[in-house]
Amino acid sequence: MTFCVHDLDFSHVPGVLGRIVQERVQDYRDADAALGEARPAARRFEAALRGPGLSLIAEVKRASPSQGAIAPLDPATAAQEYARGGARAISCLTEPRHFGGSREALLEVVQAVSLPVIRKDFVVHPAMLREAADWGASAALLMVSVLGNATGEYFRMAEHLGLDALVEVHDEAELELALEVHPRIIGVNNRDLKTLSIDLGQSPRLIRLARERGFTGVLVAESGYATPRDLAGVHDLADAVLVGSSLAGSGNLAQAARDLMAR
Ligand SMILES: O=P(O)(O)OC[C@@H](O)[C@@H](O)c1c[nH]c2ccccc12
Repeated sequence: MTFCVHDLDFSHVPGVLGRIVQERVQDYRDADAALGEARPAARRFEAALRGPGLSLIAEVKRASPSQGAIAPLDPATAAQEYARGGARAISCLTEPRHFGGSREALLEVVQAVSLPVIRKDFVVHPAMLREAADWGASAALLMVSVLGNATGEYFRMAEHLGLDALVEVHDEAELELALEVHPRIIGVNNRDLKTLSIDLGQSPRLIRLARERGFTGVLVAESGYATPRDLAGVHDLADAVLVGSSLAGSGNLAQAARDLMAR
């Protein structure tokens, strides 16, 4: 099987997101795009999000463009704390400049917990997916705001590697594009990555729309959740919620995870 999307032009991506994407394009400019043999799909990440109730994906996030330094987390310890606090999956940033992530962080998290782990990065090259699989991640993030019409090709590459893909959207147009790909998991990001502003109404709205369009896969509400009240709009609607900053900066990750998910 051949995939040939590795020389995409990402210069259209605006704002903060666009800058980060350009950096990642440079980082992987000379990387090998070959994926190798097909690998079997374990679907562990997807299975972990299927309930019962609202599943928590807790994120190992040391910094972000909107907040700067969040906390100097030890990735392995943080992941174990999240697991103790009831998280069903771990998200680990690997973007180094703005989110304090690394390959090492992902490897340590995969070693430290038995939960499935998603590689959280700005995927702009097939090698980033091959790495995710090689490093032991169960899933990778695919952003429609970055990949546009190439989202389908990247989704098929993730499948080839046995990875679950979290296909992320932020508005109606991106959701329509995502639905054409027929992914198994769609995430709605409440944060507009061009301006970094949060609107907690975005996830409930687009999740309802996805269901109306007949999407039967897993739906994830992402970003900006800090209190149980913030989750009122997505309980009984989303399958899972992705939370980083509020947990990572709490000082007691297990307790913060339990408190947040309490109804
Ligand atoms: O820290 P928060 O607001 O809880 O958000 C977590 C997660 O949703 C966020 O880190 C995120 C969602 N999509 C992304 C894409 C790239 C980088 C980061 C993200």
